[in-house]
Amino acid sequence: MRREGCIRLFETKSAKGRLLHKLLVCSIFVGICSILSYRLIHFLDPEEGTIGTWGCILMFTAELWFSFYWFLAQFCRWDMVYHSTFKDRLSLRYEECLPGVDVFVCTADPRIEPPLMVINTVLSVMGYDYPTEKLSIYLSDDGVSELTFYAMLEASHYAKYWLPFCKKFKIEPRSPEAYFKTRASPSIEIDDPLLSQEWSSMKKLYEDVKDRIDTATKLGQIPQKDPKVFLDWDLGCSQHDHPTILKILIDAGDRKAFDIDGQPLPTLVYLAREKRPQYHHNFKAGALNALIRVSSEITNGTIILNVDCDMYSNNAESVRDALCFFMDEEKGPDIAYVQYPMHYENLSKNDIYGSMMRVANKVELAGFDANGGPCYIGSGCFQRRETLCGLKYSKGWQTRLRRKNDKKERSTRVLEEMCKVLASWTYEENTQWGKDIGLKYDCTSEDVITGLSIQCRGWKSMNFSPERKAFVGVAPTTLLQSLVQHKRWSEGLLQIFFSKYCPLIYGYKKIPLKLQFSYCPYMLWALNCLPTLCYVSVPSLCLLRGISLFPKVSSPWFLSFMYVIIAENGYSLGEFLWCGGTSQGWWNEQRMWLFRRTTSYFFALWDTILKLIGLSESDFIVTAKLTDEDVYQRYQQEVMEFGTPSPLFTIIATQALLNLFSFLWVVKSMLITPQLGVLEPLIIQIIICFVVVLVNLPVYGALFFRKDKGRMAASVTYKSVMLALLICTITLY
Ligand SMILES: O=c1ccn([C@@H]2O[C@H](COP(=O)(O)OP(=O)(O)O[C@H]3O[C@H](CO)[C@@H](O)[C@H](O)[C@H]3O)[C@@H](O)[C@H]2O)c(=O)[nH]1
Ligand SMILES: [Mn+2]
Repeated sequence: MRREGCIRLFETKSAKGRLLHKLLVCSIFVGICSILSYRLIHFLDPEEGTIGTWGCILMFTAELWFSFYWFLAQFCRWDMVYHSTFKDRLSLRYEECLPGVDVFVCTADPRIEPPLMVINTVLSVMGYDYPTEKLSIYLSDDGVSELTFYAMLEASHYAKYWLPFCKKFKIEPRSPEAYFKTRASPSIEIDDPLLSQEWSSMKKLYEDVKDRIDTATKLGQIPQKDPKVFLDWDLGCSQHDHPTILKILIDAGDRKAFDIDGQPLPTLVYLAREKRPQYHHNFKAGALNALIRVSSEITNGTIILNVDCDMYSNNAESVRDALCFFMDEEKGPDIAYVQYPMHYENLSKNDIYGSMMRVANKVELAGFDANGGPCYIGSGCFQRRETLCGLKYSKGWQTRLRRKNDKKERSTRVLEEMCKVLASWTYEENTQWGKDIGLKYDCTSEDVITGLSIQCRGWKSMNFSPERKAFVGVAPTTLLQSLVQHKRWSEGLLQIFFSKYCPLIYGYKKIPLKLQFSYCPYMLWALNCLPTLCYVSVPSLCLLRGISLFPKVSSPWFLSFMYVIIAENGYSLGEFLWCGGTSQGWWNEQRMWLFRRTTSYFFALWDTILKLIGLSESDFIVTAKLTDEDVYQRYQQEVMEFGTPSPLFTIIATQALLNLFSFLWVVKSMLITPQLGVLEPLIIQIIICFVVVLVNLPVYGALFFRKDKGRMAASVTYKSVMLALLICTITLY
């Protein structure tokens, strides 16, 4: 027993080949310093007149910012660590006293988050390879939808068949939709006739469930509904005005809660917290806090897992993996949460909207981990209940993970009534909920700010990326959705930076300096908008007037610019390929960074300023998870979707046209007077302009050539052409 005590439940390895990385980083650093010194020396070069001087000042400011930002971005990739777990040791040592795990799934609107998708997520987590009497699933429905509730009822029946099937044949993934999609026919498993037999009946049962939910959705009404069960809805409730609805669909204490094999089922609870129009409901953070309280009465699991309704569990072992961290004798007591990276199932071949954030997942989270622990990114995160509720770290704190089930005998209905007050809107008044307890309010990036404050209370966190992806979700399928999502993220993050939770102030002396810095590039995403707008407009506009902003080819300074441009992009491409991406995928991501920086971040910055001076309020625009057939087809063919008129697209189109016009202007002047000497000092600008044009190729297609519905809206085309022409004319004359 004593020997066992010292064998670790997980191990940590540092990434290899970091020396090369560090050398490259140092060389780029030298290049950047040399660029900045060039600017300082040539700051007030009289050669180019006032416009040139202003151009140079703008370029210099942008370069200063990019250099600073580049420096910050090195912190989360300087060192990287990866972990592996030993689940067999966990079972050997602790199988009898595993802790209770409460899984929280959130949904907000049945029209954008279809009930069928929600119950697939629910079924996938019900299917965890974990003692069912210790596993409980809670769904928070901010949409108070009768349909979602009806789907949950269906799920609770279907689970009786589905869970034994999953466990008998050890199938993956355990979301029925995803499983039947990947296993289109059972014939692959010729060696197991039993599976083929049960596969068909399972599929049939699932198709029936699907049909019933589909019909109910279409008709907008529940078939054969039991008025007693749906009483709360029939009494009348609207999304923003209704009392708490709490339904324990499966109560593990109940004698009827068994699957067809006679095994107990996990507890399943549906909650729609109370909402009143006069009260701010704090979006997802509010929903999770209500769940924390309600679950503490019902099952009080020591570990909480939070997943979005669009992220199903793809790996039935995730709970056990996470417990290897929490229950490790040596390091376990320090760990507050275990974050899994997010993956997506609906990505196009080369991830046209750069949704996957490959590098963030594989490099930056691992870098955070090496610096003290990853940030909390919302979905796919296992937390200790106590730390989520504000517990401060203290050495020698004894983990209360191992405990026997101490459920009291209570009737389900009594329990429901008792817990309702916990989800009422008055409950939080004059309490620390949303401040020191639970998830933090007043920020649309509730996840990052909550994780940061947990770390600042002294806790560590872990990033774990198992071979088999743990969670798989749905990424936005149109450009606009993706840009709006990034606006929400970057705005929330910038807000944190400008609040008292700024990692550099709030984290001072509480978390390592390198961790404070690791947070910064994310929180400062939005500020990249101005320098980027500068870089995609000033050089090309100056081209029109023949004003040079960069050194000539023959100047030695030219080399520093070229070196930094080539090395930095080469490095970024290498990193992307190393993370398993394609070169086309990298190129797409560069385009998306350009679009995000010039639009999402720009509006995020603007709204943050309005909020800081009190002129605007936070809003959480839920990302749509449904797509029209033809839009989806274009997405899969990697044709960018513009379609709707939006100011975001006007900005994108205008900058694309500006660069195109400037480039054509240069080509024209070259054809008329082919004097290479005149062009020499303009080479870098021409390169920048040309690259921007290349990046924007899909935009020109959408503006002028495409005929499908996803092309640029006429009003946007009109506005952007006029704007670009106007700017060019003003510059020229
Ligand atoms: O009032 C609300 C709004 C949202 N949600 C839920 O929050 C989750 C995330 O919303 P979604 O629109 O899918 O946002 P994403 O941008 O995909 O989510 C990422 O970013 C969010 C913060 O911006 C995090 O909370 C998420 O965990 C993270 O996956 C979904 O399950 C929603 O149902 C609620 O429960 N109530
Ligand atoms: Mn989502």
